[in-house]
Amino acid sequence: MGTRSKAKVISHPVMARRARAKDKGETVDALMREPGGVDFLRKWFEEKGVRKVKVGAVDLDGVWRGKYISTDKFFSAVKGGLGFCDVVFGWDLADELLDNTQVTGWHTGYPDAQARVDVSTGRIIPWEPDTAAFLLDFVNADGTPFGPSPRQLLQKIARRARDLGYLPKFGAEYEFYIFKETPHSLHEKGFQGLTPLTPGMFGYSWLRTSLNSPLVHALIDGCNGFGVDIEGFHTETGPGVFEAAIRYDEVEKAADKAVLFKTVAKEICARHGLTACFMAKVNAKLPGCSGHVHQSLWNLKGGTNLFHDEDSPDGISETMRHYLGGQVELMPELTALYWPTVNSYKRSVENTWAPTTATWGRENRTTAIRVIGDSPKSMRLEYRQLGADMNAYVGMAVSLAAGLWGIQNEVEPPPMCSGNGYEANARPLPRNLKEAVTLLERSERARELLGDDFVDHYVRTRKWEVRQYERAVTNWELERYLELI
Ligand SMILES: NC(=O)CC[C@H](N)C(=O)O
Repeated sequence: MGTRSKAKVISHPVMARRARAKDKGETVDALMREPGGVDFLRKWFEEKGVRKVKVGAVDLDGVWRGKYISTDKFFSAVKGGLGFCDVVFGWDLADELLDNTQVTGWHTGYPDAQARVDVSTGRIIPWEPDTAAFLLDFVNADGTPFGPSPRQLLQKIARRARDLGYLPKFGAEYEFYIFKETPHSLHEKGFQGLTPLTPGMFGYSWLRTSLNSPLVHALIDGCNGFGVDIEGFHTETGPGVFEAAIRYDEVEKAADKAVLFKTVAKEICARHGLTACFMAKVNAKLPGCSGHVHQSLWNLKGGTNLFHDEDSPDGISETMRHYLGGQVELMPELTALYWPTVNSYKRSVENTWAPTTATWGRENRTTAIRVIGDSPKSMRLEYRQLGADMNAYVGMAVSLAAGLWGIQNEVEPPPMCSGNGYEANARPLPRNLKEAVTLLERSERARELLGDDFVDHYVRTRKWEVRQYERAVTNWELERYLELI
C-alpha cells in the first residue's frame, strides 16, 4: 500500500482484483463489501492523515468538475454511490444550460445522477496534503455505465482492445501557454493584451525555465507527487509556451493522467498568480498548442510491442499498418471528437506543425500521424491531430477505436507521406466545427464504434457550441468593419 509501494496512486490487492473484475462487470461496491474492502481505505486514510476528500469527473468539454466531501460521506459513497447533479451533462463550459439535450434538461428536472467512486484512482493532493482525490464514474439507475460519460467511453473501447488481445499503451504531451494573469485580471482586460510569463520566442530555453524555476519545480513535483509522471518539461516556441510530456501507461491510466495534468497545471499556476491556458490557438500570429498522443498496442502481458515486426522492411507490423489505416480513413468524420471547440480548427494552419490533411508519415511533423521509432521497444505512432483542448478520454478512446476498426477490417493506409504534408494529395480535415459536426452526425461508423448514446449526446453539445459562436460578434469583425463599412 501507499507507504510500501513507490506508486503515488493507491495500490492494494483489492485494487488489482477490482481492475480484473471490471472486465467481468462486477461493481466496485460488491468488492468494497468484501472483507478488507473498505478497511484498507480507512487504514490508508489514517496512515496518510486524510481529513477531507475531493471527488471529481471530467465533463464532455474536458473540464474537471468536482467537490470536497467529508470522509464519512466518502465511505458511504464508496459503498452505495454518490448523487451528483446531472446538470454537468446539461450545460456548457460557461455553465449555460443547453436547450437541446435529451439526457437531462428541464424536461427531466435535473435530478442527481448516480456516481461511483473509482477507488483505484485514490491519490493524495500534494499541495493539500490532508486531502485525498478520487475520480468518479457516472452510472445509470441500474448501475450500468452512463452512455455520454467520456471516461466510460474510454473504458469501453479499452475493453474492446483487450478482448481482441491488445494492451494499448498511450502517453499524452501538452503544449500550453502561461500568462501572468489571474481570473480577475483576465476579465478586467476583456481577455486582450495579456502578459505571457516569458517574452518572445524561445523554444527549449535553458534560461527561461531556470528563471522561473520555483514555478517549474512546483509543476513537475506537483505532477509527480500526484501520480502524473512527467517525462519531459521544456519551453516551446512562443511567449510563455511550455510543453510537458507525461510518461506512457495503459490507456485508461494515461487518460486519467492527461486530464489530471491539466488540473494540476491550472491549480499550481493559479497558486503562483498565473493562468495556464490549453486553448488550441490563442493568437492567430502565434503557434497553436498540441495535445499529441503517443500510441502502441502490446500483447496482453505487456512485454511485446505488436506495432513492431523485425521481418518487415520498415519495421511496421501488419497490426500497426491496419491501425494506421483505420485512423487515417476515419479521421475526417471523427474530427469533431478530436477537435471539440470552435477554436480547435484555428490551429489547423499550414506550416505550423499542426495538421491540415488526413495523412501519416515517418518522422514527419507535417502529417496528422507521425510514426516514430524502429526498435521493438520504441515503435509507436504519435497522433498529432489532437490539440491541447482535447478531452483526453474522448481523444484516446476515439483514436483507439478507429485503429482497432482498421485492424478488424484490415484497412490499408494511404501511401506514406514523405515531405510536406500540407501539399499532400490527401483528404483535407474539416475547416470548422460546423462542418465536422455534420460529418460526425452522418457517420454510421462513429455510431457503430462509439455507441448511439454517446454520439447523439456529443453531436447535440457541439451543435449548441456552433450556435453560440454563430451569434457572437468577435473582435475580428469589430476591427475589420466598425470604422470602414
Ligand atoms: N512540437 C510540435 O510538433 C509543435 C506542434 C504545434 N505547436 C501544434 O500545434 O501542433
